[in-house]
Amino acid sequence: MTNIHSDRILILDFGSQYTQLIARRVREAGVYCEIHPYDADPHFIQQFGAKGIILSGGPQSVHAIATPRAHSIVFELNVPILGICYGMQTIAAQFGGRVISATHREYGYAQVQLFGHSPLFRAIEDHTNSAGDALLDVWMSHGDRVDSLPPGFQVIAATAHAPLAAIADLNRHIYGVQFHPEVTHTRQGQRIIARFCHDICGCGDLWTPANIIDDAIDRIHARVGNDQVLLGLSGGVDSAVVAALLTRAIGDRLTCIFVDNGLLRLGEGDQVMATFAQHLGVRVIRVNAEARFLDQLAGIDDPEQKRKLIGATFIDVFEEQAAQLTDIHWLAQGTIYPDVIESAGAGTGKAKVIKSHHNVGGLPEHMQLKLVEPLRELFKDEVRRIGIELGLPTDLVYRHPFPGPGLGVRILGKVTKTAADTLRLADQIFIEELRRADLYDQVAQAFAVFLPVNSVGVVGDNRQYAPVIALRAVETLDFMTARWAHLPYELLDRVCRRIVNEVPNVSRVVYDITGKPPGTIEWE
Ligand SMILES: Nc1ncnc2c1ncn2[C@@H]1O[C@H](COP(=O)(O)OP(=O)(O)OP(=O)(O)O)[C@@H](O)[C@H]1O
Ligand SMILES: O=c1[nH]c(=O)c2[nH+]cn([C@@H]3O[C@H](COP(=O)(O)O)[C@@H](O)[C@H]3O)c2[nH]1
Ligand SMILES: NC(=O)CC[C@H](N)C(=O)O
Ligand SMILES: [Mg+2]
Repeated sequence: MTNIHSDRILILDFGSQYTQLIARRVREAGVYCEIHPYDADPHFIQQFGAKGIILSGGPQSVHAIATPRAHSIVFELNVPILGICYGMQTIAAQFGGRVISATHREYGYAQVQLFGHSPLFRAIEDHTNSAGDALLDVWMSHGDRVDSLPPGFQVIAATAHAPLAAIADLNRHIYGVQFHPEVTHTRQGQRIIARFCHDICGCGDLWTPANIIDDAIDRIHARVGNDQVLLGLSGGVDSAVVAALLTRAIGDRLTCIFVDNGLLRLGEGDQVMATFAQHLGVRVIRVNAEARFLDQLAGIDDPEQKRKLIGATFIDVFEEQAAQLTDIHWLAQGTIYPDVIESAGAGTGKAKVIKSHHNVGGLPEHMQLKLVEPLRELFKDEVRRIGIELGLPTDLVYRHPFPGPGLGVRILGKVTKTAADTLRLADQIFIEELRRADLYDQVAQAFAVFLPVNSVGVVGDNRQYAPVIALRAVETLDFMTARWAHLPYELLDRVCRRIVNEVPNVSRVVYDITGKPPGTIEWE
């Protein structure tokens, strides 16, 4: 069988918020890649066997003292290199060019003019100007710029404020772009990344859903042998896809545990049991652990502490269940690549930890079960594609994600059963109305949040002093950046009226209009 990991790109992370997007673009081009810190061990970099290396952007200035540089091994492997933003600046500095603070910073849209015949941009353009020059619409985010070319390099693109907006050493196959091809605002970005991976690095097109499934099944066999496996099944997309993969790989040696932690949506428990146990025929044990989770959380209001407690309690429940079954040493989870990267569990450690995902950063140290995480290197859209390929129902595959800590991170501050019950009703109304308006599939994620602040209302001539519900709906493909959904006023109006009328003890409804960044999607 083809080894789908053999044509691989190494992405070295200098701390950009967009490094993950570079990886997604490379994967979209059908090429396997991994992200590692820029200062990864040189032996590791050598042994990784990349056919090409991408250096990400980063927040620092190469002309400041003691800022990150690419290890010399990167340039000794004789594989093509693409530096993006900081990555290009460090290439310029390391090869004897000069980087300075620009007088004009460029943030956002810019138009670059292409020069010469570099393989990176060949026949890729958005427009031409009156002189017939090829132009690209790109997205920039920089305060520094390359001011003089290193020996051996030539300029291959320019903007008005950055005359060296892309550079290349065509003999050594080293490229640098000041703009960000990984963001969708750079219209030809995907083609530029694909061009680098296929034409310049010579990678094939092996990373396809069918190949990913075959490879995942082989790896499950190699890892668990003839053992029994316990899977944490949430009813969400990721664990559903893992259930389907494991069923293919190990058949009835799979047992699923669905934990009702008291922080689920209305009717979710029954729905999960109906879908998986009845329709898909997998063995599912339902554990009612509401009291236990709520006891653990009592009085705690710090979001990170809540996440870690929920993660640890999940594992305690899994381990107790495993102990009651015979011969279980493996715990499968639907962990995906963003969970790992955002919790900085990939060990890149360069970007700041924003929140610990319960299934990665939240795992306790004393855990006995060994993990099987077949989706650990996949992005959400890849997981969905293989879910469809495995024959899972479309509405399951396209469900909005629901975080493991569930309502625990949507009830701000202290979690109580009363707040959870209130929130479940409000959330149900919001989702029901979205579906009725045919907008559920237009937004990537929508939910209600419980705010533990009282506001004054007037109901039936009486004063009401009660908590507030916030509604959140976002549009996003990768969940790394998001735009608040511009839902119709009539819909918001209907949802608000229904919530204040039908849900006891809610005084007011507000709509969250914060993008990510600066907001995150969840409130905690
Ligand atoms: N209530 C639960 N019972 C058992 N396992 C759970 C539960 N909630 C989460 N998990 C485990 O944690 C993993 C990560 O949760 P996460 O919410 O990221 O994924 P998901 O629920 O499978 O998919 P989605 O992101 O679409 O909600 C799950 O794949 C599952 O293995
Ligand atoms: O399984 C999960 N465990 C978690 O601890 C967790 N925290 C956030 N999320 C989901 O991740 C996406 C991005 O969320 P944020 O913008 O809030 O970081 C959104 O889809 C969030 O719902 C989680 N999923
Ligand atoms: N996005 C980036 O990589 C920025 C690089 C560098 N910090 C600059 O401002 O130019
Ligand atoms: Mg989930």
